[in-house]
Amino acid sequence: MPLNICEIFYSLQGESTRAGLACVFVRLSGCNLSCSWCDTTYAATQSVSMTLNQIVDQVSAFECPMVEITGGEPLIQSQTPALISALLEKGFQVLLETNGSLSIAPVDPACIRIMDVKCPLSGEAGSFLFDNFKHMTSRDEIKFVVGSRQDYEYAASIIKTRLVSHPIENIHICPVFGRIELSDLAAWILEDRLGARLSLQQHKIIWDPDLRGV
Ligand SMILES: C[S@@+](CC[C@H](N)C(=O)[O-])C[C@H]1O[C@@H](n2cnc3c(N)ncnc32)[C@H](O)[C@@H]1O
Ligand SMILES: Nc1nc2[nH]cc(C(=O)O)c2c(=O)[nH]1
Ligand code: SF4
Ligand SMILES: [Mg+2]
Repeated sequence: MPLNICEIFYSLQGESTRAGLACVFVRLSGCNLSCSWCDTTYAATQSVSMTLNQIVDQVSAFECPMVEITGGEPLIQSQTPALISALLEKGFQVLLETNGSLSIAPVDPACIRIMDVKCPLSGEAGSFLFDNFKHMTSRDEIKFVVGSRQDYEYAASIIKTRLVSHPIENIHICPVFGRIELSDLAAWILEDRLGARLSLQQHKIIWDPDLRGV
């Protein structure tokens, strides 16, 4: 079964703990959510059909050890876990960016699963499947994309209540790009001793913020 692919490109990883490292991105088409500030709305419409082997070959051609599966929402396509397993089998370090609204259980835990818990300003708060916390390993990562004080308080309350009993080492507080004063966000994290890191989208600082990287 083929997959619907929006784009495959090579750039510096702009997000998560691997930010700054070279990475190949496989952006899958289509999404089940509609975040108000989404920077990748073109993934809803831009699509070519590719077989698993074609994708693996195209990724391999970049000669880069790290690959991220993103979208759109990768987990709406049933073949995504098979693509991840095929890339792991080839020896790639594989990252998955998901909105966490669908189960991560079918995804090999050798893949680093980065789950984004949507906050109120996105218009999609409540979409996160909290059952996914049960499947997380300590290598997986959680992010909250925050555009207001209300978003921050929403994130902080989930971190202090639902995340305390889970072995997650990397929790990211990410500003909605250009929407919130970074020094405010930094001060709130410090004040609350939140144990989360402030994560900026590096590619939007390095390159044109309307693009996805190089
Ligand atoms: C384009 S999404 C694709 C993966 C998945 N659909 C998700 O939302 O996690 C990748 C990441 O970019 C983040 N993102 C999208 N638009 C953004 C913006 N304007 N500012 C900051 N982060 C943004 C999303 O929240 C998500 O964490
Ligand atoms: N450079 C770069 N790094 C990224 N990390 C996560 C991205 C995404 O859109 O999921 C992304 C992206 O679009 N570009
Ligand atoms: S879930 Fe991800 S791709 Fe879908 S609309 Fe939200 S940010 Fe964009
Ligand atoms: Mg992006």
